[in-house]
Amino acid sequence: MSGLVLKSISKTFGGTRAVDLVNLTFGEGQLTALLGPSGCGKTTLLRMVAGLEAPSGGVILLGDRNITDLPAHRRKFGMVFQSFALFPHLTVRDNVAYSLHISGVSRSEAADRAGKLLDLVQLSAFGDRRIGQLSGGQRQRVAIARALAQEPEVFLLDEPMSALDAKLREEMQVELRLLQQRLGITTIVVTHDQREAMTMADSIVVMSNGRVEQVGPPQDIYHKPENAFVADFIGKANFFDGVTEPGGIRIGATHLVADPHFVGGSPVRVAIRPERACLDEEPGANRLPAKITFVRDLGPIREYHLETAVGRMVVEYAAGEGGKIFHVGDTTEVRLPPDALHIFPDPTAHDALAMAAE
Ligand SMILES: Nc1ncnc2c1ncn2[C@@H]1O[C@H](COP(=O)(O)OP(=O)(O)OP(=O)(O)O)[C@@H](O)[C@H]1O
Repeated sequence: MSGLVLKSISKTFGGTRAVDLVNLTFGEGQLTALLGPSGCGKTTLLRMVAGLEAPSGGVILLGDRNITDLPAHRRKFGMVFQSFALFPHLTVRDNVAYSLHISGVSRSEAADRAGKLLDLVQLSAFGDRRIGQLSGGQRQRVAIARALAQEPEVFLLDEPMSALDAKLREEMQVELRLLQQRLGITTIVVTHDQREAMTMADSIVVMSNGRVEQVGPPQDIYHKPENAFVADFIGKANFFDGVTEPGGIRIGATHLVADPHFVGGSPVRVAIRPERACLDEEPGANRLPAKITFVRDLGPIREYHLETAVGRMVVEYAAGEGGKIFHVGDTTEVRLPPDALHIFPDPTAHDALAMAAE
């Protein structure tokens, strides 16, 4: 096998276009996260990869094999669902061995392989327990071991952490990632949790409205968002609407020095991450008067809410950094370094122009 490729994959339910002409390559041995808001088509895409849903159009290739019409049970893909879907009346060991029995593996070999898988997910001491006697994290590990029992070519997980509490979820994200790396298995994880995607993935696919908005390593998705949707969905950002002009952007009466790469007079949306805006004394372009309206101390992060001539914004500092401490009502200056400004064509202005042209 070498990688899994989707070519122009679509899915329509009645009048709803759930997945719209998606082209993607899932690298061999890589973990890819499908990330996006509720209803964007992540689960439908995963179900088509699994063979549980037939595409309305397009092709799915595994290496050089066309598997578009191959039924799910012949794909040799392992799946873990949100609910884990374990058999409550069976022991942990029998849950893992079950799929081996039904695929014709002898009882003793199935028990042997189940034992090794329970070792792998650190549950050897729990083999004789029933599912009802396990914690959420332990159940998830059983579901993972069971999915891996068939030695799948591709491992698919749909919101695998959503039944776990926040602390356990973070631990399991790290464990799952380490296990996936150890096994080197091509893996796709559906999630709506960006921290989960950033913790585990080699590559993140950001989706909205059935389409792919951006694909890339987590750091690129965060630091080099390709459009306003990605900048908004991943991490936090301050947004301002403006118009390009020589040397930068005009926002209301304020000129910001920037390199917008668009012709003059184009409506644009400007984004800056809260940690890239500075409340400091350093000289530089784009210093604007600012008034502190709210301060939030979140422990590791201190957050200042400001009013400025270009609009309201939030600035963040890691605890212990950022020099001077400000309070509500203080006036100061905020600096927006030109290289920290992300500039996108304004999507709403685009829609308005398109409507005007119709
Ligand atoms: N069997 C179905 N019949 C009709 N519409 C469906 C069906 N399955 C999904 N849809 C619709 O397709 C769109 C995409 O749904 P999907 O479950 O793939 O989204 P999602 O990104 O996984 O959402 P969530 O994070 O809420 O699970 C939604 O508008 C949904 O209502």
